[in-house]
Amino acid sequence: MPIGHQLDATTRPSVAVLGAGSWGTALAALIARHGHSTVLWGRDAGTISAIEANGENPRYLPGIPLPGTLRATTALPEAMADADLVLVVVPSHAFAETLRALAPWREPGAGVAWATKGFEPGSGRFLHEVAGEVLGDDVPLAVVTGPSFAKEVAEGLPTALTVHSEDAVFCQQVADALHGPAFRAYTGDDMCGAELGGAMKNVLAVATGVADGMGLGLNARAGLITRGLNEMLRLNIGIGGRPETLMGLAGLGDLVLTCTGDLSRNRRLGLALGRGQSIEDAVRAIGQVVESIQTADEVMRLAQRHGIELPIAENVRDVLHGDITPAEGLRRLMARERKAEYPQSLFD
Ligand SMILES: NC(=O)C1=CN([C@@H]2O[C@H](COP(=O)(O)OP(=O)(O)OC[C@H]3O[C@@H](n4cnc5c(N)ncnc54)[C@H](OP(=O)(O)O)[C@@H]3O)[C@@H](O)[C@H]2O)C=CC1
Ligand SMILES: O=C(CO)COP(=O)(O)O
Repeated sequence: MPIGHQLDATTRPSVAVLGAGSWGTALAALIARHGHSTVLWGRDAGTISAIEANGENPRYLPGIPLPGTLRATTALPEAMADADLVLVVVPSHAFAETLRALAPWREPGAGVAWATKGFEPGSGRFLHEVAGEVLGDDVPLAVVTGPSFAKEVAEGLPTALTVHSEDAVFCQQVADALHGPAFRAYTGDDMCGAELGGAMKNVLAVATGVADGMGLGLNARAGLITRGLNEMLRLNIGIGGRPETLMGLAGLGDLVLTCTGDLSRNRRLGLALGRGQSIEDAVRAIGQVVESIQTADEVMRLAQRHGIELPIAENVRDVLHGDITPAEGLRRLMARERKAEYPQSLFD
């Protein structure tokens, strides 16, 4: 039963969640707990059979019980059959290929949302641009983003995030599927700003992680978060996003969470680099996706295209490439010219 635009408010859409990592599993569990018929698709047969047999994702969310109503499969056509709403939760490097794979199986009228954070690697395109091209203009699209560690959502801890779409009806349908006793889902219509915030906070989390790993103190951390927010706001204005989006859950909210919470893989990468570990060892130890590694390049390309200076993001990119050490990054940031905090208002 496709959602279309006539869905009865009492009807719960069937949901296919594509991507059985930590975030896809947590969101599928959340939606299943809300009474939606929910199927989780993943490519790894071992993980999927463990979810089916034991109600647990032992690789990505060990020890957290999943609802018995959640079904899991490695067969994409099976996951997509009868899905009114599709939620893509694969890493950004797999986003386009997953959309191409799902397209032939999408029920007519079913909208596609994603909780992936980042840009298309290589092209630097926003994910809504990729989705529009692969799926066509008629498919309702939405982005789900905000401060939300998968483990806490899977454990049922209170969380708030935001859904942005140009299609107000679909936006509300996605928010309704997520909204529940321990989960607030807000809505908005600024896909550019929402995607930029979710992508860029990962880069800035590396910066605060590096500073904390080097033992630079709490003042440095607060300074980086605040000037990092400023970088997000300036780039967002450059691309035509709205400032309030970045002052909300998609920007400031996620920035604070990821820059301060040790559950963040991007922050943990920064911590390791600040302590002198190699990027290869750090990524191996984390063992999950660390989006900042690709996103730092794409953020800097975007900034250069729009002629916007992003000193913190630039230093993160250079540290991730091994072009400078964290100590050199610190020296470069501290040696920047003295200037007004706000040479011009961001909100005019
Ligand atoms: N974890 C979190 O708290 C949050 C994550 N996000 C975002 O969600 C997205 C997914 O991250 P997350 O779930 O955390 O990542 P994880 O590292 O936990 O899991 C990644 C998942 O993606 C799968 N995968 C990798 N490549 C492909 C591919 N080519 N085709 C299909 N599946 C693939 C992996 O499969 P396999 O195991 O077989 O490799 C695995 O199931 C990221 O963009 C992340 O930034 C957003 C908010 C919160
Ligand atoms: O996006 C996240 C929280 O909102 C997860 O952050 P990490 O990818 O850094 O773990």
